[in-house]
Amino acid sequence: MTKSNSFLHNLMKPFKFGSRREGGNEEELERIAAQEQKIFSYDTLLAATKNFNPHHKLGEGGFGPVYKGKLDDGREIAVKKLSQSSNQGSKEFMNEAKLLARVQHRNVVNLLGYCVHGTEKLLVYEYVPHESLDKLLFKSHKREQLDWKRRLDIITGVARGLLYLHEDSHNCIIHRDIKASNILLDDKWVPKIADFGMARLFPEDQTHVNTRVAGTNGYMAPEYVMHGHLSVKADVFSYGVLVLELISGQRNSSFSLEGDAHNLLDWAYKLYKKGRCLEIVDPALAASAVTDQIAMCIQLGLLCTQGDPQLRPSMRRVVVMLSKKPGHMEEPTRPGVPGSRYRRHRRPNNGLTSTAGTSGGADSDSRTSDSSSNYTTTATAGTSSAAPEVLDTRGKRPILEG
Ligand SMILES: Nc1ncnc2c1ncn2[C@@H]1O[C@H](COP(=O)(O)OP(=O)(O)OP(=O)(O)O)[C@@H](O)[C@H]1O
Repeated sequence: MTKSNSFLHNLMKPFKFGSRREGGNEEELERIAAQEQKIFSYDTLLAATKNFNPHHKLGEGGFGPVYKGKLDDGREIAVKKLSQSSNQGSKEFMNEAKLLARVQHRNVVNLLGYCVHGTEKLLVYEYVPHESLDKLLFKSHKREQLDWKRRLDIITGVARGLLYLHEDSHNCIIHRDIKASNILLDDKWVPKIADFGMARLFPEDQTHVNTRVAGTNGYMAPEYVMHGHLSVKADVFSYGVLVLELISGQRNSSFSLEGDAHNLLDWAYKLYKKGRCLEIVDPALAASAVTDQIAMCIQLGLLCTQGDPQLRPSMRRVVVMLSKKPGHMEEPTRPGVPGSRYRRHRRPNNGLTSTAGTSGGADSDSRTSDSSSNYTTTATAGTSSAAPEVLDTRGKRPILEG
């Protein structure tokens, strides 16, 4: 059979009922329909993961364990078994998962489909072979693998993925948890944003927060932590922290004090103001650094982490800035103080009671002006005794189909 004939033959296969039984045809059609809907049967996932064999376990995050699997057609997958703490009904879960499975981008870990089995809910992702970014960037013997070109590619790729989630997917998705451990790298070092849309799948975020690892993650925008104002600009803030971590090789949450700087952002900003921003650069970049690109990215990171969310650029603007040759960019104002949603113990006044550096009017911001103003979400503040304890209403946007 010629190539084109065999192509036609394959194309017609599902419709050639010929000698098959009626029931067989129905099964076939059901299978095709299921594929469309991206539903995986539990049996398929059991077979792919060898009954969720512990040897296949990739790890366990706040939402439950993740297993590596292989489908019959050879595709490698990662199956996330959602912990039972999600009170979401099966129907709603399926609706949400169906929507999220339509999110497809080179820089986002694609959700291939989902499965509901009794009370169990599972998500099926494409398998991303490399480690997560934090395991490379913050390990001294591994970070050498991340030369400047790779880091710049990661900065650019994550920006594109976020832009897609915010503006170009079927409805605006605010990630809310951008951090190095949620960036997976494939075998060609292409960065992929993991764990998007979890807020949609865990409506009772309060429960979820309690099950998650406590500790300051250092990525959360101050207005979100302190006042529960959630907008795309909260992701922009976290992205800015990630950019500065990529350049400095330092984890913001475990930043060792440098002079009078309180955190990585503060340190970068102070040096920037003195015209010495390149002092933050990771020594591991010495051989590969392109200084004008690095200086541009430091300025970009500082623009993204400004205290006032309105002053932070949109991800579209970030992508445009990254696509241009280093040139004119706005001057960043003071960075905000990053916080964490996941702190288990409340601390007495710890200096995080204000959105430091916020240049007037930050609070009047994103609710009214942002594209995501429908997010009335508030998180468990928890970073200060003065912070209001408010309920997370999940920040769901109305779904704009199409
Ligand atoms: N699509 C995937 N391909 C390969 N490995 C994955 C995939 N998704 C998750 N993993 C791995 O599974 C482990 C658990 O991931 P998960 O996203 O559930 O939690 P986490 O990122 O470690 O923590 P958190 O829930 O706080 O974000 C991690 O080691 C992660 O690298």
